[in-house]
Amino acid sequence: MAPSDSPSSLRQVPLVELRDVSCGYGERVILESVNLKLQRGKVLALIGTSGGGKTTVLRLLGRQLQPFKGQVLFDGQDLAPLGGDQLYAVRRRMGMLFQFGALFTDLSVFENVAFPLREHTQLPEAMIRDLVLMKLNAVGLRGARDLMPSEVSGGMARRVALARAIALDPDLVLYDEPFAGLDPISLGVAARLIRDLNDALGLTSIIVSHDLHETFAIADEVAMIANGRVVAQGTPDELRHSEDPLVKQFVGAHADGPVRFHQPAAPVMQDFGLEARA
Ligand SMILES: Nc1ncnc2c1ncn2[C@@H]1O[C@H](COP(=O)(O)OP(=O)(O)OP(=O)(O)O)[C@@H](O)[C@H]1O
Repeated sequence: MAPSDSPSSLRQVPLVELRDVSCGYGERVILESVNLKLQRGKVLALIGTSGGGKTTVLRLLGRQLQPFKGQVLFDGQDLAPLGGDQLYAVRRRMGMLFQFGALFTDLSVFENVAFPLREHTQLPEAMIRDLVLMKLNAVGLRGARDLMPSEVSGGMARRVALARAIALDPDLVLYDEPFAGLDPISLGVAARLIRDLNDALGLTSIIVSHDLHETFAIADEVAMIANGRVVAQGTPDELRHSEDPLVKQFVGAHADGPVRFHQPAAPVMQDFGLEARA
């Protein structure tokens, strides 16, 4: 085995890497020259202004979107040339939890979690049952297996969605606004669960969220995306103490700063027709 192929050096390959990626929709450029690396076992929070391109990063990773330029690598493998079976195999290694969890309303809690196992594997029923109950147990909802989604609370539904996202034992879990609409207690529980599952199951997680308090509490690293670029990346503490005006405005939740509260507009006096009268 060549030295560069040794298992220890292979472990150094980031699970996720964006190399100088530019991308967008149609002609419109959303992300420009973005570089990002995430090592296995870590929890990365993607934060930033609305419409800045956080969800777009998740779409690149799931290869729902191809970059105009640069490379998106998963476990060292460039996603761009993958087709058919190879892409399917890579996607199987990713779990996704999108806003509000979106459970199948006509399937029970059990069947919601069983769904990816039935879709992607040929496992016998007894094994599916054990795997589903293990995942439900991990999120504290083994006892809710027979309930329908309409019978569980928003916080519970999010936990069912989490169990479903990890049903296939993914390497990477992508969370898009996993806390949206949750009360502070459920939000804290969901955040803690994401961290605990990440560590207990050896996952790697990327969370897009506007809930800075909760994400900073569980993330190893935070990347802030604004104006199509990663403007800051570091530990939660590093971002909290950043002197960068944009990071300070965002993390400190100040209305005004480099991101203006007011859209550029004509002077107030002019808009209200007060100039002539003054
Ligand atoms: N399918 C699409 N077609 C065209 N434009 C899109 C599409 N999806 C997103 N956009 C645009 O790309 C930009 C980035 O969107 P994205 O959803 O990645 O932002 P975000 O940072 O996740 O925002 P938010 O925090 O509000 O969810 C936005 O201006 C959005 O309008």
